[in-house]
Amino acid sequence: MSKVDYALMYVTDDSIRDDNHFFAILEGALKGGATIIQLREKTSDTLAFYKRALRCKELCSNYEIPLLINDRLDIALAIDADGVHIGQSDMPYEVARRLLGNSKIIGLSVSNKEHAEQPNAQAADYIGISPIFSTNIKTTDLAKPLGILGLKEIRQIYKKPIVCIGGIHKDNTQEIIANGADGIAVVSAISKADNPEETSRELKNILCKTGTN
Ligand SMILES: Cc1ncc(COP(=O)(O)OP(=O)(O)O)c(N)n1
Ligand SMILES: Cc1ncsc1CCOP(=O)(O)O
Ligand SMILES: [Mg+2]
Repeated sequence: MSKVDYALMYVTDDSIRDDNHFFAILEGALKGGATIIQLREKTSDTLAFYKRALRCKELCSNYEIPLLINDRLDIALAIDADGVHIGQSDMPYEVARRLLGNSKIIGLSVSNKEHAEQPNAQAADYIGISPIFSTNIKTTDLAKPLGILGLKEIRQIYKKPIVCIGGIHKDNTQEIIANGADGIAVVSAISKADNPEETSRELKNILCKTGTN
């Protein structure tokens, strides 16, 4: 795969069960300039997840934007996604790599400096600092927010791309990038926006001005 642009990751909102609404937001995010998409389904059954994944893949392919699958290696393999995002309690990194091969993207969540120093984080394609700020979207298994100081500390020891997630919106994006992140991952900033396409474009403009592209 050619160089991946992690600047603006839209992580889909699994609370949106209506497919028309779900895919309208996804298309808005893509039109506005999302550079990578992560399909995150925490409550749907396997068939529903698989069907959404197939439609996401088609839509993302139309915009030539990579699609990652959250947690589920089987879904990623089934639809030949571009990669997965896994957390500290998900499938071990080395197993995910063995199953997916070297050409796929694997992102790993880190919640402290020790996580970022571990061999699996060093081997991953990128890390997701999780969470950078507090969020209302993910309420289980969520570590204490690392904040800008935590980001700066991890930036000093981690050389590959860093994506931050949690409580990110237009007013704190610039600060995150200025302090060493390569990209932001957002759920509600886009999914709950009155105009997801416009918001995605505004976030992208901030990212471009601050220098991720
Ligand atoms: C880019 C990015 N970073 C972190 C996460 C969180 O992953 P995880 O800790 O596995 O939690 P869930 O998203 O699976 O609830 C993420 N999804 N994306
Ligand atoms: C999936 C996830 N992982 C850490 S925070 C989070 C949710 C981020 O949602 P929002 O961008 O709305 O704060
Ligand atoms: Mg996970």
